[in-house]
Amino acid sequence: MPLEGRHLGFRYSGGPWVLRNIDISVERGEIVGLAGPSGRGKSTLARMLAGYEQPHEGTVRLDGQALPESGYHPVQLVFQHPEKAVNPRLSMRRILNEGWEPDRAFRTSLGIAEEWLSRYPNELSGGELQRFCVARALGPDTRYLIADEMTTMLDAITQAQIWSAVIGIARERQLGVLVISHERRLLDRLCDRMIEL
Ligand SMILES: Nc1ncnc2c1ncn2[C@@H]1O[C@H](COP(=O)(O)OP(=O)(O)OP(=O)(O)O)[C@@H](O)[C@H]1O
Repeated sequence: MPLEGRHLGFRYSGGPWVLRNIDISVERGEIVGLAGPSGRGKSTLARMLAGYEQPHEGTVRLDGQALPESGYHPVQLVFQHPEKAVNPRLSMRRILNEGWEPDRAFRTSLGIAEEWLSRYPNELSGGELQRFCVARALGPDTRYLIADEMTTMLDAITQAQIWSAVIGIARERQLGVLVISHERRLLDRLCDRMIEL
């Protein structure tokens, strides 16, 4: 059963409609690209699908049910700015273990060095920090990953390393992945199909 948005509409605090009558569906095990011009509403759609925003029209369903309001969220969103997604006062070990406890092999697969665990977010580069955010999002109860410009600020080698690990995990666990990017080549390389917004 898919992650599905039907007839979605959204506006920011009384402003114009940002999205209207949007239908989108991602199946388990599918890697789907979402492209569209800047400002079209891709991030807004991503936040609705992950339960961060409530649609003003339409519904989001996971396996035919409303998204859960508490507990571990089966739809995880990783966005472009890892520094905005972590508590600066927590060590990286605590941040990593917020939702689940990835073992050493899992950490290594995402290129997380053991000595980074005792550091704080401001003691890591953006790319190093993003590896933690990706690992944190891939707990055993994750069913869908929404990657909103997840590797945009990273160099090509780091980007390839992270995506290779994520796609491997997604294929193994039959996760659905929605990849939002302005980089056509990345989308063409990763995705089973494309949606244009
Ligand atoms: N918090 C907000 N308050 C008001 N308007 C917003 C807010 N966030 C986004 N918008 C507006 O909503 C529209 C869609 O923004 P969104 O970030 O979803 O687009 P996007 O397709 O992801 O853009 P980009 O490709 O540039 O990241 C834009 O016109 C933006 O200005």
